[in-house]
Amino acid sequence: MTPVVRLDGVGRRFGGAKNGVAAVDGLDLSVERGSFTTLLGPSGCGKTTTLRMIAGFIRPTSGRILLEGADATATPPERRNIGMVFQSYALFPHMSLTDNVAFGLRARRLGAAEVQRRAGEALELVGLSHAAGRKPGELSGGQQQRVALARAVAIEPSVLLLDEPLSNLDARLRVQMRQELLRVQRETGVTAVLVTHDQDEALQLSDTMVILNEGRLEQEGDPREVFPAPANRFVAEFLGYENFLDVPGTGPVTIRPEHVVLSPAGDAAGGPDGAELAGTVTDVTYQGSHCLVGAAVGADRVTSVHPGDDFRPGDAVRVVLPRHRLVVLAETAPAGAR
Ligand SMILES: Nc1ncnc2c1ncn2[C@@H]1O[C@H](COP(=O)(O)OP(=O)(O)OP(=O)(O)O)[C@@H](O)[C@H]1O
Repeated sequence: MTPVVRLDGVGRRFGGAKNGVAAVDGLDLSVERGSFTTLLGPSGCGKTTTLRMIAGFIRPTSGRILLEGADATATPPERRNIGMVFQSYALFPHMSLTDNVAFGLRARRLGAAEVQRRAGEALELVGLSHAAGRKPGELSGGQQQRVALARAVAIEPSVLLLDEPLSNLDARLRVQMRQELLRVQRETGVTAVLVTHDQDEALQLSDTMVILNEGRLEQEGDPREVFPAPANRFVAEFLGYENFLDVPGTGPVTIRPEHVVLSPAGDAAGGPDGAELAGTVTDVTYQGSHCLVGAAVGADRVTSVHPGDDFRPGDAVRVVLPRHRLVVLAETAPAGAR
């Protein structure tokens, strides 16, 4: 099937060819019809620039953008059939909710009855039919963002672009709105691309998560495949891994604290098959149901979720990293060397 959006070696430099920066650098990406894709990465990695290039607000300085299989690199935003939701809601304050949602429909020269019907359906989809005559200023932030979402899906866009739409909301509401966003996307079947720096949001929402670093793609895939097998240290750290060790014969690895097995140094060998290392306990944090035990292993440090409270700083320990839990990492080349 033709992807709804395809980026083909897309790059964007700001500030001239010599001294400028590459905000996005040779990005290849396909967004499948009906999927939820998230662009994830730290501040400055090029997420927003990528989204704005898909929308047509920014022109790439290299590569091509295809929408529905056709080259749209030079197509202006208003001819791309794209729905957008911004962090700042961007609603018209003087218009009713219905008129806000109807705005894009009227711009498409639909008949009055069709405009009313589709605006009504869109408000119903986000649970705001009862407030259709109100103005945005009378609504909470979460409700305003629902209106923005209704407005963006009402035009039945080829692709819905969401630029950190939940980051203005408080933590509890943000989690609720994630569910809401996913429900609306599933019910309408709209193809969605969301920008976020929040890994939990990306893990929860994505069919495909795309992790960017300094304008380049580090890893992409189903969260259920990416999370247990980060490709390199950058991705692993970004996803919250904290144990990074060099295992003799294996090289750089990471492993989640709940998979590291500790036992007193003198204990007979046994337990899971894996790399065995000698360590010294450096710190113990009591957490009720378990302890977090930090240990020095050569020049590295490893944290273990340990079921008991039987270790103290200075204890010599046997650290077992079960083979099937080890994630072998590729070295990340320094950005300047790529
Ligand atoms: N209009 C511009 N002029 C100059 N540099 C820019 C411009 N827009 C973006 N950049 C630079 O491009 C890089 C990527 O920016 P971008 O906004 O795409 O990142 P981001 O991942 O969305 O970050 P954030 O999460 O902070 O919004 C940054 O180094 C940024 O400073």
